[in-house]
Amino acid sequence: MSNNVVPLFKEEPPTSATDAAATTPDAPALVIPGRVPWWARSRNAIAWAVTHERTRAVGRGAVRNGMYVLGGARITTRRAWESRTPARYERLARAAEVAGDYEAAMKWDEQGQRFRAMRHKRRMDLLHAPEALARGLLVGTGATFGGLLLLGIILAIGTKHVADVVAPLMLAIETIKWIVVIVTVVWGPAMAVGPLLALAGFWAVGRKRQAAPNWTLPAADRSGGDPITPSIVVKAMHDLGIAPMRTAIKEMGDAGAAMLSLIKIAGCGVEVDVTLPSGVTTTEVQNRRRKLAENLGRHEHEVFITIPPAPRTVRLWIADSGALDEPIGRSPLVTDETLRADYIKGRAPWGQDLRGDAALLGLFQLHLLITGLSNQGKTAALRALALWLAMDPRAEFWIADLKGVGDWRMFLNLAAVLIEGPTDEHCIEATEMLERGVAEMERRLQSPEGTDFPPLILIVDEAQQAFMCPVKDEAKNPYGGSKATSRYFMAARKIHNQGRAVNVLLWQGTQDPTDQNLPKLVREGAHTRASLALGSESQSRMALGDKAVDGGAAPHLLRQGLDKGTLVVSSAGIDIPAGQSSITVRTHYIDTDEATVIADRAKALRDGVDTARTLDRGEQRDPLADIATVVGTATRVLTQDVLKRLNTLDSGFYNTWTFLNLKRVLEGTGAEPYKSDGRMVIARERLARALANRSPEDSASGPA
Ligand SMILES: Nc1ncnc2c1ncn2[C@@H]1O[C@H](COP(=O)(O)OP(=O)(O)OP(=O)(O)O)[C@@H](O)[C@H]1O
Repeated sequence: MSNNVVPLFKEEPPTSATDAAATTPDAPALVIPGRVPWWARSRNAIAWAVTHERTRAVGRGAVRNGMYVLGGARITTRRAWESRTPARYERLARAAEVAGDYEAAMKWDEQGQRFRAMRHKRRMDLLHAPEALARGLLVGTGATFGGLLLLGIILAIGTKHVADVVAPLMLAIETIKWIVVIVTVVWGPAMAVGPLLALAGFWAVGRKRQAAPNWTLPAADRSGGDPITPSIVVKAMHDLGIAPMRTAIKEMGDAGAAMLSLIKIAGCGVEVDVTLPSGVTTTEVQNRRRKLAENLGRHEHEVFITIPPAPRTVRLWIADSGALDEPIGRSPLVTDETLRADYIKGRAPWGQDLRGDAALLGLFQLHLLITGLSNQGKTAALRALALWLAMDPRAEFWIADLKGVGDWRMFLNLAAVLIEGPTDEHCIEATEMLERGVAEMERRLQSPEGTDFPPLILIVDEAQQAFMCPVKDEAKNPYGGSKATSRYFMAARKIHNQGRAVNVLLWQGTQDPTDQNLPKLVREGAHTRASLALGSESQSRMALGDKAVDGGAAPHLLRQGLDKGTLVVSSAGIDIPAGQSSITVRTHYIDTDEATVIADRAKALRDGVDTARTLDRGEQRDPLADIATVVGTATRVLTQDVLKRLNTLDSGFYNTWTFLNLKRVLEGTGAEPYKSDGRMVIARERLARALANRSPEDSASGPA
């Protein structure tokens, strides 16, 4: 309340300091010192002073600098000790032995033996040293005295003064006298300053080797952005919590670095191979990725562990702190308007690998599968590849976008087919699109040898929709599912099995894989499998296969939402470093506007494509009449042959027909298939009767 307001009621004084604090915003000012006991105030003051950040920083600094001196003294003493004993060679031999490098162990052992032999010789020489020293002293003194006397005689002859004979001798004596005086003067201060200089030396050594506990370091140095040095890697491995590793590294001491290859700069991080001591498996290290990352002062996603060809070795790629969160450059498709593609020899500029090298994906005769959780960049990654290939005018696209919000709309007048939408009807169309792909594939397979086939790319984005489609056709065959009668599944399998050789290729994008929405046979039919962030290791296994995941591929460790556009790619089409089962690619993001501009460039390379927005099912067929046509003049025909002839008549319409379709169409007509000589047949005469008897509306029947 302000001072110029007169209160109309009597204000109750606060009953205690706590009440005062609770009722007024400036609580501390109202605490009356006299009311708080002195010991409580002292305790609070001490606690405040002790816990104050400045006090803690000073404390940390004191401990740190003290530890530098102690650590430096320990390091210097050990160095001095090791220079006089074979301890160093023994330690290196032990480290090599633990690392399983017996050749190096023998080499260090031999060097140790040689050191011992030399030291023995030096000691034996030392036994004769006093005699040699006395003799040397006698001879030296005599020679010096004689030399100075001779010099004096020559001087005296030259100056003709007899006194000059002893002049050099006297000069030498005088010099010695001055040296003694200087030493006497300097000795006192030197004795006082010497220990200080030694301490400063120890401190410098300790500081250089960071011989202080991590918690004493200034906050900036503790932030985890430290450069990766051999000792940091060895310590991180030591602290992994794997007992045989800890013991082995303890045995090795400083020589633990012998486990490491050279630490090489690799893109926005470093790469190092670690040869594990015997008794430690690569899987144990892989399973402790988070701990290893934290020991290295990094986040889990900044450390990648793969298995190189060398046995018992893990390859660590450690990102510079925060580097993976920096965006990568723009796609060459966006920046280079003259860029063209070549389906056979070219490779799509997809993004960058972790080393910062361009990640290029060849697409020649490869079926593709991209999976990932929702909204991680699956469509963008798939579309980027299609946009690149669109720069080869020979490529033909049939696209079913089963989300249908316009992500693929720029392919209008570029793709021959563009189905967009999420309904069952769209899934049915996508299935029929694939079946037509199968028909085209079969036509190509039967073409004369040497025929050149342009690439026909069938793209199904959100393919899980097609697998989950519950609708059945008239013959009761399901469109979705993974049975032998499931139409999408069977068409996808047929293309996977035989499409490659005639350039009929299936690219699928699917979300959140399960066995139901991405059947095993279909995921394994794709040559190139790539995955964005996933929810679990079992999903990673579905997306990329067991082999890739066992070899270190871990899309489930990518961060949902943060690692958008980052793919783990296994299998064919991309250069994967020898021995690795996968490669992590950060893709260039091409947004919808940029994609539209690129698609326009691709359209300009073609004569104009008329895109079918829905599948043209052609003329309405009359199956009963068609069956009568293919039976022709024969009295009866085997049902198998009827099916074959129907397929020849219109493969687009009849290629998926089975005996069930025939049975269903003929049911109730009086021309149903029957057994003759133990085999199912259809009779011409009965068909003719059925055709003659049917009502006029039935003759314009729709698809069976
Ligand atoms: N390479 C990339 N780099 C950075 N961000 C990206 C990248 N790719 C995609 N994104 C971001 O992720 C968002 C989703 O992309 P996209 O639609 O391709 O994902 P999706 O996995 O297909 O999603 P949905 O769940 O709809 O299938 C984009 O709007 C964009 O912001």
